Amino acid sequence: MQETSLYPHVSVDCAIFGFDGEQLKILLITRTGESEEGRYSDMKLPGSVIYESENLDDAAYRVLYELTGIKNIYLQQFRSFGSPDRTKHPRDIVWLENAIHMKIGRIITVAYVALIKINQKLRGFADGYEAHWCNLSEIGQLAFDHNEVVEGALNYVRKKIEEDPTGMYELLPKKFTEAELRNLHEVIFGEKVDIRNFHKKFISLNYIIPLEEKQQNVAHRAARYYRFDKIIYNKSHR
Ligand SMILES: O=P(O)(O)OC[C@H]1O[C@@H](O)[C@H](O)[C@@H]1O
Repeated sequence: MQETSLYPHVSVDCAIFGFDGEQLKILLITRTGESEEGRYSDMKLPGSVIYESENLDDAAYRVLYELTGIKNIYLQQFRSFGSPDRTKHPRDIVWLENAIHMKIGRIITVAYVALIKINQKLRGFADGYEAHWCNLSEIGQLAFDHNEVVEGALNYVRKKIEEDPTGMYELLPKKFTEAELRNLHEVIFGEKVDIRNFHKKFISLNYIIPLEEKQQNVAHRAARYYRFDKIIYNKSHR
């Protein structure tokens, strides 16, 4: 049975990161609406208010699926955002009144994060929204407090990866080059990596397995592909 009764004081938002070999990407949806300044189109994280009888995790998976078509991923709840100001921008006030059909003061949002491969098809089916992978370095002003949510999610990801680097391989394709892993490091931590030191470390990792295959049709010298072996990683990190 389709649940229709909204619980308008709590929402969920999903910060989904991807990587295209060069840039760290964030999954955003466009929203279009009317404000006092006229028609606008801007971007927000996939998120919305929860239903009355829904628990938070179910709401996060449902909303992500409805808005982007993405399912079968693991969403980690990482923080709540509850500033009374987060829903006070005039555009957001009008947006909420139209979307939820009632006057709403504050909405507390519970934020989730995931690292996924970028090759998943985006096929949301909620009317009026379109999902896009956007370069994290180029996102402008997002709706609500979503710039703050994205920053919080990235800080969370950095800490997690420092403790356990396996998250990086969630973002990479199954076979990847050393340069792709190095680029990923740089874009996640926002700093240049020393190529020689990185290489020394890279070839010493027993869970990075060289493949027989190399890149094809590239202008530069074709680089070898590698894969991440989770079983070997887990054995040596028990
Ligand atoms: O009106 P919609 O966009 O469905 O819901 C808005 C709420 O859902 C979240 O994305 C926002 O952070 C806000 O709290």
